[in-house]
Amino acid sequence: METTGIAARAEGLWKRYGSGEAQVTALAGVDVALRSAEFTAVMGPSGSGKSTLMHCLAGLDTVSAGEVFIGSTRVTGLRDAGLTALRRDQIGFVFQQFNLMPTLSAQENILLPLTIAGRKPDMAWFDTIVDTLGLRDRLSHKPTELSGGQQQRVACARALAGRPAVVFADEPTGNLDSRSGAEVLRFLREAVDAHRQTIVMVTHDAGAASYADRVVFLKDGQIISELAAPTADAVHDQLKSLETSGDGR
Ligand SMILES: Nc1ncnc2c1ncn2[C@@H]1O[C@H](COP(=O)(O)OP(=O)(O)OP(=O)(O)O)[C@@H](O)[C@H]1O
Repeated sequence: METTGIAARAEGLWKRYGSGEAQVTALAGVDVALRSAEFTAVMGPSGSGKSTLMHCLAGLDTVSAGEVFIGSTRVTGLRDAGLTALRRDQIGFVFQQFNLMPTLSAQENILLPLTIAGRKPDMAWFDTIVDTLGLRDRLSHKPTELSGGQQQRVACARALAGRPAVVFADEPTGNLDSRSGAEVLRFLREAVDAHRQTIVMVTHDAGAASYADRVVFLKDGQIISELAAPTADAVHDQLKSLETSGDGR
């Protein structure tokens, strides 16, 4: 496979949970390559394997078979210390529930991963992110003093502060009203367009997916289609056809 310009990839990825009669196949042979400086959305019905795929790509979960690479690093060959370093240095996360530290200010939350890693923050980049996200006058606030939208913008800033190879966002707009959600999505889009970040986002929302360059659709643990330059209507139609089609196997 041509790997230049690929930020993350999975080859023949299988993930099974449990054993015997209780075994669940969450991923059934996924091949996917996520290009650098692209915004990819992952969609599919509930239980289709979206979160599992993201967790395996990010080195948060072990795989049953197959390989995962972040850049040229073979994630599936790493032991605990290597995985910790990979997650710390090369990956950013944005979660549905924000997951900010309640006792820390917005600025401290944004810089926390770098502080923990003992890395010196690039303050010019920090300023760029903070200004793009409109957080300048909120930096000394604690999470409880911020709206949900502001908290998620802090979480986005935290994910990007170390300029990771890939940012994984799991339903980042799931807890936000549509206006705050749109602000977060516009920022993710800008991080890709203006700063060449690579973003992978799991979402159920066709409107959110339309901000991406590409949408991959999962069903029953397999990628069954994809859309480039998606519109919300095209994503919606594709989802409808996934839900009404048989399981295809
Ligand atoms: N830790 C686990 N133990 C056992 N089964 C699991 C575990 N995590 C996920 N699964 C199963 O794997 C399958 C895929 O789950 P996954 O959470 O990846 O789906 P999803 O597409 O993200 O779903 P949703 O949209 O509902 O969040 C499901 O059948 C789920 O029940």
